[in-house]
Amino acid sequence: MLVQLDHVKKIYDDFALELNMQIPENCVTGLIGANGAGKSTAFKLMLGLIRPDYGTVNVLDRKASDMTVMEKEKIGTVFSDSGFSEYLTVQQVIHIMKNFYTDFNENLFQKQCEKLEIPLKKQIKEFSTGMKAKLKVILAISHDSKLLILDEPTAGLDVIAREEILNLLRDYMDTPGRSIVISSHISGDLEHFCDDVYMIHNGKIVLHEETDRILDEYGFIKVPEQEFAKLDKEYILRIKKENFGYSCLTDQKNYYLENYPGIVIEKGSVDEVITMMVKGESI
Ligand SMILES: Nc1ncnc2c1ncn2[C@@H]1O[C@H](COP(=O)(O)OP(=O)(O)OP(=O)(O)O)[C@@H](O)[C@H]1O
Repeated sequence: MLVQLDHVKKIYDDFALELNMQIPENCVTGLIGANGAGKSTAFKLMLGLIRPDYGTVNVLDRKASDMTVMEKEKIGTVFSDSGFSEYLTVQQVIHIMKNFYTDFNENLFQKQCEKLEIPLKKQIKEFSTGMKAKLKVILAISHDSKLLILDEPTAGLDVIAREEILNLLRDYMDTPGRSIVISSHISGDLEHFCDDVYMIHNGKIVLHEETDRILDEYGFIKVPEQEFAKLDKEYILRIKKENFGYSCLTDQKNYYLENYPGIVIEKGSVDEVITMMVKGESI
């Protein structure tokens, strides 16, 4: 496992984060949650910037809080409040990166900047939001890291800039053995990018599932009230009262299709599944 959080608990005055997470090699993991859900806190734990009150956080086979500077070079990061002084040009940033990272690949970095039209001689403060976001990701992937920890790298971007960033990340994943943990408060952003999704709500994981399973096996059963009464509730995760009766989220769509001929089951997006997990009623 590249990242392993075992029974982790981090407690602040009015907030507690509880996490069990495993991130294997060759895997893109999405961390999805609303503002304040605990995503940045989870990332700070993984980087050893804060310590858990309970449990253990291991990253690249080391206790996160014990990682040396050399070991941290194997992790590429993007945080909303991180980055270089905006008075620098990219050319000056290259100079700093070369001094800071033993494995900084200047050639790859310059190629990516060229491809995404990031000017080398302009001060970063003159960049658009999209250009700054792209620069941060290019920097994170240009020092031969094994793991990327990306906190909302696509926040506030238009569709084209978002796709450009996801394409950079897809190229990064072409090298075997690497993994990405990426957060967003918009699950649709990551739906076709992540292999695995953790949904965090108020500091707790409310859903952990492979994206393919969500798309293939989760569904919304739509039934009138009389049929709802007769429905086997074994594989129903959440329900919601609707005008027509009930909408029921299942993670075993085929069970209901086989046992209830003619039943209406609609496919849900990752977004809809997550909304139902948070807002729907448990049985
Ligand atoms: N150092 C701290 N001291 C006290 N409370 C904190 C601290 N850091 C984070 N919190 C609290 O932890 C909660 C989760 O914050 P966190 O930044 O992890 O959420 P998030 O999911 O990343 O949200 P956002 O999308 O807004 O960045 C919030 O209620 C926040 O106030």
